[in-house]
Amino acid sequence: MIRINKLSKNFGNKEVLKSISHDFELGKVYGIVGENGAGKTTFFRCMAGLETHAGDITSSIKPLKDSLGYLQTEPYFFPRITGKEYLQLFANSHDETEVDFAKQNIFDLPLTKYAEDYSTGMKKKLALLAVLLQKNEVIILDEPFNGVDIHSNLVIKEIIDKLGKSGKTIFICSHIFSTLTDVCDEIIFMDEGVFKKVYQLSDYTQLEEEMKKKTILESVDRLDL
Ligand SMILES: Nc1ncnc2c1ncn2[C@@H]1O[C@H](COP(=O)(O)OP(=O)(O)OP(=O)(O)O)[C@@H](O)[C@H]1O
Repeated sequence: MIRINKLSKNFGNKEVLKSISHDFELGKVYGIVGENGAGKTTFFRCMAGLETHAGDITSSIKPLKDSLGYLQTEPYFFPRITGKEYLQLFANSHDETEVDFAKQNIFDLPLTKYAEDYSTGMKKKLALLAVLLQKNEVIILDEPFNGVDIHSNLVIKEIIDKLGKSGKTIFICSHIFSTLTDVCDEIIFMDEGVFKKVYQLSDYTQLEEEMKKKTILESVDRLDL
């Protein structure tokens, strides 16, 4: 179990997370949707131990942050580090020293090139492979499909599915709705720093309708087309 209890986060006087409380069962795939600025990344960063916050995040996995892999929306790469060195760094940090790079490189990335010179999608795929190498129990994927090609999109979906089936706990945020409904056991709709509503598998059609109405129809109607 990962228990979120009255989690709040302010940046200056802006309240970004507003006393969120929620229990997450381990071994499930969770999706988080919400408009830009809703607080999804801030929530993930708090879980990953990268932000100070009020309230508690507790878990039966102790310490949670040592068993948690985090794919950031825009991964950072040290200058002049090759793809291979980047993967090795991540592997070393979790004592996974024997890496079979040829086997691991399922996206055929140019691992001898500097990671900073990769395209957006290639960077995302390299960062994802690095997180997977660590074999964490909990994995946060912040927009894993952002910028990647259609083929890799399908591969990533398959990876998430497999991780979920193997008992890992996954959190995904994506603006591509179908990628979430295909792989998630539960989807949380986040709005202005709160968990507005939790949708189970059987409610996904309803969620899609509600999202369409809120985020598409009402705004497009304002354009008087
Ligand atoms: N380091 C920071 N300093 C100040 N404000 C911040 C910081 N990080 C995030 N914010 C603000 O917090 C709010 C939530 O941002 P966050 O990135 O968590 O939203 P999000 O739901 O992930 O958005 P998106 O879908 O665009 O990625 C936004 O108003 C953002 O401007």
